Amino acid sequence: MDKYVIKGGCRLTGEVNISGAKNAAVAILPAVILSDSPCRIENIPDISDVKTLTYILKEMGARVEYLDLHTVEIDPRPIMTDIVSAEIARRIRASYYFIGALLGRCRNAVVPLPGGCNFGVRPIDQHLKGFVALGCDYSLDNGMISVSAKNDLHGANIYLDVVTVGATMNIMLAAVKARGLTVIENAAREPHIVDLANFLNTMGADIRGAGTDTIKIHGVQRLRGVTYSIIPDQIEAGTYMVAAAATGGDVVVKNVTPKHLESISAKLVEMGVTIEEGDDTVRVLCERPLRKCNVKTMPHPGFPTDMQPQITTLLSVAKGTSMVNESVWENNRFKYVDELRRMGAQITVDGKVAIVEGADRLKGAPVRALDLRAGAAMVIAGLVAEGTTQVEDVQYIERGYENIVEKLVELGADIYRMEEPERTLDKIG
Ligand SMILES: CC(=O)N[C@H]1[C@@H](OP(=O)(O)OP(=O)(O)OC[C@H]2O[C@@H](n3ccc(=O)[nH]c3=O)[C@H](O)[C@@H]2O)O[C@H](CO)[C@@H](O)[C@@H]1O
Ligand SMILES: C=C(OP(=O)(O)O)C(=O)O
Repeated sequence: MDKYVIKGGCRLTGEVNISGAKNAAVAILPAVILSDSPCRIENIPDISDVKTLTYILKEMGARVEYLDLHTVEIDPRPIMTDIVSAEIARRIRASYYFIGALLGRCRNAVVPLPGGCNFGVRPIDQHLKGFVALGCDYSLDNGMISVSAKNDLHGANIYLDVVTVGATMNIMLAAVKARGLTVIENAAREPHIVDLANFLNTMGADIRGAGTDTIKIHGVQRLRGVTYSIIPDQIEAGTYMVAAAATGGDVVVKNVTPKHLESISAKLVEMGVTIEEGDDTVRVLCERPLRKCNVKTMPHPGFPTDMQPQITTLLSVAKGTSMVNESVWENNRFKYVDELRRMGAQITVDGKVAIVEGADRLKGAPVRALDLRAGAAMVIAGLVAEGTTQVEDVQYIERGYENIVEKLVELGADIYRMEEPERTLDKIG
C-alpha cells in the first residue's frame, strides 16, 4: 500500500528521458523463446511488468542476465517446458504472449488466463480464433488455457472481428514458425506491433505489412539470437506531455518518436498548447488557460485509449465543456472519474462518454490508483491541485512507469514516495 504524496502547484520545466515501451517489451520478452540462441534486448524499461516476465522466463528455465539496468541477455535454450506455471503470470496481461510464442517454439502451450488492468471483460476469443485457424485445439481447465497444434502449425487467412493489439501480436508469434503463409486482416497497427515484427524479422522471420491492417507472415524454420533495442514508450511520453501542459510548464520530452505522438500532440495543440517537434524530442510549452476539446479513443493511429484518463484529467482544468468518448474499452475505463471528483473535477459519465466541465482548480485529496493509467491521471491531478494529494496503490503505476517520482522531481515537482507497512488485520487489531 505504498503511496505518492504530491504538493500541487509546481510548474514542470526542464527535460525528461523516456524509457523503452512497456507494450513492446512485454511482447518481445516472450518472443525471445522462439530463438535458438541468446538475445540481447536493449532499452528495456525498468518496470514491474518486465520484472514479472523475466521471472517467468527464469522459472521456465531460461538464463536471464542483466548487463545493466536497461540491457538484458536471455538464453532460451535451457527451457524444457511448454507450461507457464508461475502464479505471478495471472497478474499481468502480457503473459498471454507465451501462448503464441510456445506454439511457435514447440506446438503446445499451457498458460494461466491473463490479468492486467481491470476494464471489465477482456476477452481473448480473437487470439483463440487465430490459433484454431493455424491448426490448434484449445481447452480451459482450472484457470489454465491449453493450446496445441493437432498435427503441425500451418499458415491461414485470419480476419480479426475487432482490431486487437493482443491477438495481432499473439497470432504473429505463433505464425512466424508455422508452415506456409499466414495473412492477418483487420490487424492492429500500434507502434509496438511494428516493433515486435521488426524484432522477429531481425531474428530471421519474414513478416511484411506490420503497421498496416494486413500483415503477411511466411513461416520460417528457425530464428536466431540478435541484439535489439526497444522503441520509446508512446504512452509514457504522452503522460509527461500532458503533465507539462497541466502545470503550465515548459518541458522537453526526450528519446521519443514524434510520429507516434501525433494524435496526442494534435489534441494538445487544439487545447492551446505549443508543441515543437525535434528529431527525437518534443517540447511542450503551455500557458493556461487551456481550451476545451473533444476526444475519441481509437486504435492507432487514433487517440490511444491508454492516454484517456490523463487527457480527461487535463480537460477537467480546461475552460469549457469537453466530451471524451471511450471507444476501445467498456465504460469501466472511466472508473477513475469517481476519484477525480473527490478532487473537485466536474465530470459525468454516460455509458462510453464522459462530459467534462472545466473547473477553475482541483483540490488535493487522498485518492487511489485504480489501474496503471488511471494512476498516472491521479498523479497529474495531484500536480495541478491546490494542497496535498496522496495517491494510494502505486504498485499499479509502477507496472508501467519507470522512476516516475524521480523523473517528476527532476522537472520540479514536489512529490515523494511513502512506504507504508502492510496493514494486515492482526496488525490493525
Ligand atoms: C499489454 C498491452 O499491450 N496492453 C494494451 C493492449 O491490450 P489488449 O491487447 O488486451 O487490448 P486489445 O487491443 O486486444 O483490445 C481492444 C478491444 O478488442 C476487444 N477484444 C480483444 C481481444 C479479443 O480476443 N477479443 C476482443 O473482443 C477488447 O475487449 C477491446 O475492446 O491494447 C490495448 C488497446 O490499445 C491497450 O489498452 C493495452 O494497454
Ligand atoms: C492497460 C494497460 O496495460 P495492460 O494491458 O497490460 O493491462 C496499459 O498499458 O495501459
